[in-house]
Amino acid sequence: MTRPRTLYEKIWDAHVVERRPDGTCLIFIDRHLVHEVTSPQAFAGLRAAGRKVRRPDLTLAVPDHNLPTTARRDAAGHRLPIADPESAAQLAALEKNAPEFGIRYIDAVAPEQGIVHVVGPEQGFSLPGTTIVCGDSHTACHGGIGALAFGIGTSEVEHVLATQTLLLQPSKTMEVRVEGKVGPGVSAKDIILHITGTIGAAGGTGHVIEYTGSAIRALSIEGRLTISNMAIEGGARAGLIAPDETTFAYLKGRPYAPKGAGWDAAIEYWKSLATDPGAAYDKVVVIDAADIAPSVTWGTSPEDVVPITGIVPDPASFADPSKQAAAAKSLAYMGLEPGTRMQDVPIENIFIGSCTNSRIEDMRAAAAVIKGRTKADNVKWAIVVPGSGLVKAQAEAEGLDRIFLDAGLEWREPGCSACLAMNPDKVPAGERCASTSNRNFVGRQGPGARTHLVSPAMAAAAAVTGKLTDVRELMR
Ligand SMILES: CC(C)[C@H](C(=O)O)[C@@H](O)C(=O)O
Ligand code: SF4
Repeated sequence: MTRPRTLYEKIWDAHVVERRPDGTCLIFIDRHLVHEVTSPQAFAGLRAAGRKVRRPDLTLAVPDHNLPTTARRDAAGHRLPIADPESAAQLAALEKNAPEFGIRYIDAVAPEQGIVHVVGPEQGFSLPGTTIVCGDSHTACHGGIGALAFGIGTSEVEHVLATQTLLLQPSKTMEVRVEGKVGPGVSAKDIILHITGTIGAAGGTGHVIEYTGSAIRALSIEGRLTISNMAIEGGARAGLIAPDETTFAYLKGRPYAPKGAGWDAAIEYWKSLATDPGAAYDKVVVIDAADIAPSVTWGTSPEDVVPITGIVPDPASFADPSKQAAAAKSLAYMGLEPGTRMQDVPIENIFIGSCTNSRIEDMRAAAAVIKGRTKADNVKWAIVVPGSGLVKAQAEAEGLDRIFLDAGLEWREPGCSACLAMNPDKVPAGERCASTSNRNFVGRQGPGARTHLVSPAMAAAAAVTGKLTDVRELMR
């Protein structure tokens, strides 16, 4: 009998082209996603070496990080120029490189344009059991549909473009099992914030995390993508969730998903990928879903998580001296005093978007809280940025844009937006933002900006009250 294997081991084994004596493996890459920020040098390298892209059919390019989220065409339908010269150069490079190397390209004004990690699953380009790479740390996101997906650097982007393979060390495996039922107002984002707070920002280092348990199984694909998206914030190389009926129903009929007999064969294969009974993980963490509250970050690391009912911690309360120092520094940057109730923290900016939380369910969750309410006066800037043009169109068909606009929020074009300060959407220095993104690092949303990571429903709650708020109170 063959040894019981985990989902990770099965995908890995199926992609080994060559195993080296030191354990390093040459791995075949099934899907390569490309965006404008990490690809210009890779294409320049190919050009300098006179190389072609080995498998343009397995490569998909889409601009996202640098695009402004305001209108992209003028009234006459002409494309508007990009003001920032560096952004304009990166975007122009992708627009030129993709067709020159024969790569499929979704341009800035195409209806399918969006954040690369929203577009991949949405198009059925990202599939269970595949290896997926992108020059982007949140590639882990695609693990939500059962793909082994991880971020790579620009030199590796060039390597994959040229060879469709990568030399990799196998990772250790870690199971994060969330059992039980979450309470009202608790979303996938709260689950992953709670997990990150529990295991720490380095808790998954060297591991690929598989998320299991009834609370994970109960999630939609949108929720699973949110969970896997932040595997990297727990230090892991990638996140994985075993594909199941929810996954198959989500993928069926998507443009790049297999069709006809190919679809049936794919399902049969995908079903064989689940971790075998008795397979061992190198590390196991078990979490009770009932312990998870709507959550919020107080500091400048995604591990700095407390329930919304909690308080800003005292740095002295941490056992580890280096964490004490980091917490003190974080609180100085965040302008917070220990002991402050999280629900007393005022908020001036709201960002609902990013590859963590910009899918249709996120838009619905935020709209459900906003509906019939209006933005608080002290909230100066509140933007809702759908993750793709298709999410935008769906939300508009459901009238969600009207709910946001009527409440005084802005409804934008798809892109990374205020998740990171690489485009015009920035949070002013010294101001706070309740943000549905995945990183609260120093300067992440703009120099001096103070980020509190939350779920879409929690960001919506903050938008209408003007402070961090327990969304459950608005659900009564
Ligand atoms: C710009 C890009 C390379 C970067 C990443 O690698 O993740 C960005 O997407 C981020 O989220 O910080
Ligand atoms: S939305 Fe944010 S986290 Fe996601 S790819 Fe863009 S910049 Fe990175």
